[in-house]
Amino acid sequence: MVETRLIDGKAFAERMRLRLADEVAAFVTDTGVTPGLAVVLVGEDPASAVYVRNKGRQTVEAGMNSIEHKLPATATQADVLALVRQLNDDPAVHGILVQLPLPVPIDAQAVLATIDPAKDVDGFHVVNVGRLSVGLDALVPCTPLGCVMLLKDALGSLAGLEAVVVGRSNIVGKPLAQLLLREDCTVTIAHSRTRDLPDVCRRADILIGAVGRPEMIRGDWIKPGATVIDVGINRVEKAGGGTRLVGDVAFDEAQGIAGRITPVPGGVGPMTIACLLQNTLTAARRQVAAGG
Ligand SMILES: NC(=O)C1=CN([C@@H]2O[C@H](COP(=O)(O)OP(=O)(O)OC[C@H]3O[C@@H](n4cnc5c(N)ncnc54)[C@H](OP(=O)(O)O)[C@@H]3O)[C@@H](O)[C@H]2O)C=CC1
Ligand SMILES: Nc1nc(=O)c2c([nH]1)NC[C@@H]1CN(c3ccc(C(=O)N[C@@H](CCC(=O)O)C(=O)O)cc3)C=[N+]21
Repeated sequence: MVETRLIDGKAFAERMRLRLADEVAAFVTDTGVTPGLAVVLVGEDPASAVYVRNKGRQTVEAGMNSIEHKLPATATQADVLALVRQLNDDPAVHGILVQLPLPVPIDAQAVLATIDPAKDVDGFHVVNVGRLSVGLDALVPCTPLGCVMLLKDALGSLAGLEAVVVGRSNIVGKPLAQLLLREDCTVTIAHSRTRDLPDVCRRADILIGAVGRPEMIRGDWIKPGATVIDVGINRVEKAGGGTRLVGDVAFDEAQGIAGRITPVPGGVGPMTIACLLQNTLTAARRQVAAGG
């Protein structure tokens, strides 16, 4: 039996936001500019609703301006592109985040391609994706960045460790694999067509669930002592009625096997928002330095 320790993402993110608030205050004093983050929400997506609510409050608490644009689910692609262009041209807006997923008729890649890369605090524009992949300074996607911060805090150097990322989305799995590679991990990306997924997971010193399937990763898929990062946020029915959030990892089964594990909620989710605020300050600094 291994003693499983909790990785407290909520507490880590709180410390990060306090430090950021000091940095924002100093930036405002130095430059007279208050960083502004614009969020565009099209239609209603439950995961996005939670995120937008938490984010707006924490942006203001960190001393930055939060600008929310809500468009109805019936908004056209032209409506969304026009709004993004307006935000690109607005000097009070330093960061732009378009909540994903977008309603089906809207081409998300076309929307992301329209965001000014300098304001792309999600790091989803191909310019930032490319810069990350070749090792240049980039705005890095928030959830992967948060995961790597937690890992480095828990483990120190990640060099030489076997990392298995389950999930290959553009917003989590792929950029996380890039960041782990940059930390000198040996990286495997698994997905829905991976053969013998439990066996692949058992190789991992660092196992990451980024799938969106409640508790899919079972206790006996985890190598004893491994560090487990659970990105999944899944709302499931509670026995006595109502709903609760669970991750992609069977948390109870992981106890006594994993060396360390992030809980859901209170793990990666709060780190995503803290990293978004950090990216907004970084973007504002660069825009002011560039005379924008
Ligand atoms: N904590 C946070 O801050 C955030 C949490 N999330 C959560 O993370 C989860 C993943 O999100 P996201 O990356 O956007 O999801 P996507 O649906 O875009 O991607 C899911 C990935 O999981 C893979 N997958 C699906 N089923 C299986 C399976 N049975 N076995 C192996 N792999 C499988 C898919 O494979 P394939 O490509 O082959 O289809 C795909 O690559 C969700 O629960 C989401 O809510 C997301 C963003 C931020
Ligand atoms: N352009 C874009 N960028 C994103 O980063 C993005 C997105 N779209 N669409 C939706 C997903 C989902 N996501 C979450 C982030 C934080 C929490 C979060 O704060 N979770 C807390 C609280 C959860 C709760 O209490 O309900 C926790 O896990 O502890 C949740 C979900 C970002 N996403």
